[in-house]
Amino acid sequence: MKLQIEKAVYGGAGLAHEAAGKTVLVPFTLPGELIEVQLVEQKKTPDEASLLQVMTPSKDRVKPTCSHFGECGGCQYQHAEYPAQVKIKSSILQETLERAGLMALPNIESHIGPPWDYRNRMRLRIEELGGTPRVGYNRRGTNEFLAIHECPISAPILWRAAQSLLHVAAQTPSAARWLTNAVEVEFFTTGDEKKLQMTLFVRKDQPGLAAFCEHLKQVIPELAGAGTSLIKLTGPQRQVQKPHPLESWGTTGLSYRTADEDYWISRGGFFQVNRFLIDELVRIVAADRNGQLAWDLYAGVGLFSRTLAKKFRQVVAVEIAGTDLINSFKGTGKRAVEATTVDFLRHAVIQRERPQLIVVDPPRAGVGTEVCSLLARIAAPEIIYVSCDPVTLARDLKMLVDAGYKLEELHLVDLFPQTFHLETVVVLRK
Ligand SMILES: C[S@@+](CC[C@H](N)C(=O)[O-])C[C@H]1O[C@@H](n2cnc3c(N)ncnc32)[C@H](O)[C@@H]1O
Repeated sequence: MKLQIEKAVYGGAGLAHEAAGKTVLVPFTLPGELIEVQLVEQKKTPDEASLLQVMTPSKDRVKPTCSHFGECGGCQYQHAEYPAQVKIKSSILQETLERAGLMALPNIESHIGPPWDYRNRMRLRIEELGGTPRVGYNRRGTNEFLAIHECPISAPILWRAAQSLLHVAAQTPSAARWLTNAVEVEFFTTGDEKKLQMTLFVRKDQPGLAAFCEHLKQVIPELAGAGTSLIKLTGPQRQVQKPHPLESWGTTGLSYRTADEDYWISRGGFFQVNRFLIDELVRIVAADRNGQLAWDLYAGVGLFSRTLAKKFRQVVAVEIAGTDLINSFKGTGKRAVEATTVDFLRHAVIQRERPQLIVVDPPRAGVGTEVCSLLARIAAPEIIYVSCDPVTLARDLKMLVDAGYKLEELHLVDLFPQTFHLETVVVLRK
């Protein structure tokens, strides 16, 4: 079947209509392209088709950099030159917000960094193929293992660490036992690639992590700390049950220098993944603001709180997993609260607290109805919403706009080049 791609949609595919008018989604295509496809999935709505041939390519089409592109589940846009990827994300953001009923939007300002080598974190599966341990990702759209030999969106040290792991296991039987027992491995590096943390997710407890890590450190001297975590994968979807930390070697986290501050991130803790754009994100959210009181909700290790604390008399940082935050965000004018945002806000409404600025940076699910209605009651003059999901963002913004907020600024911060993921910063004012 021949189709013409009309637009790109969230998730990475191109959208077209077949002759009878039905909508079809085709991955790895670009707006305007004339293509030939084969329908693969008619049970889903809309139908999905696989690309057979591009008859008229877009001027934005380029040869993908990574040899695994198309097979690997990680990237969706390597076939588009980088400026076109940003344009696509911008139009998807605009359309998603308008579809939620948000009109007269401010212009979307895009912020970009280097589109390769940017990830500071890499999580790989470990499987034996033909008796040899390999590392890899999920094959696109499946839970099948795809062995890889490169990942050009990740900081080079991360792939070097993965290779070192395989190399050490190939050299010594005791090290090989570690990989037989391991299901996944995660590496996390500082922005300058000088320090590295490793977590091995294992099927069962196994002694001797220290000896294994000393061995590994000879090959990858940046390794500063490591730990094992017991993991259980259940069902055909490989659902991960909550990992249970076991042994530890070296440091328990990394000190990460960014935005003129040093942040301590414990092994496995959240930190923004794009090492080139963290400073810019902090600048957009926090750097140009000042006043008496600001709240940083969903604060992580206090990425925005620290910069806000230089300009506001008091900053309250709220985080559900708050150990690192509580340990580091203290002193005059700084208060760290380990709580859910909703609990914190319920209490604040009773206390009639009203900051000048509220920053929210929730996980993909967004803040949701109750948090929006509590924010509306508190009625801070300025809210900054940092989002990694345009659909939940649009839903939440609609509630805030209906409560009297105006969308003043829209920033697309492209933290995830080559992928469909979309980071947005929205400034709302009363
Ligand atoms: C997208 S991260 C943002 C972290 C931080 N603002 C940063 O940029 O580094 C979301 C954070 O919200 C925390 N979190 C998740 N659910 C929460 C909740 N209900 N209440 C408060 N924090 C929550 C997570 O632990 C995570 O640290």
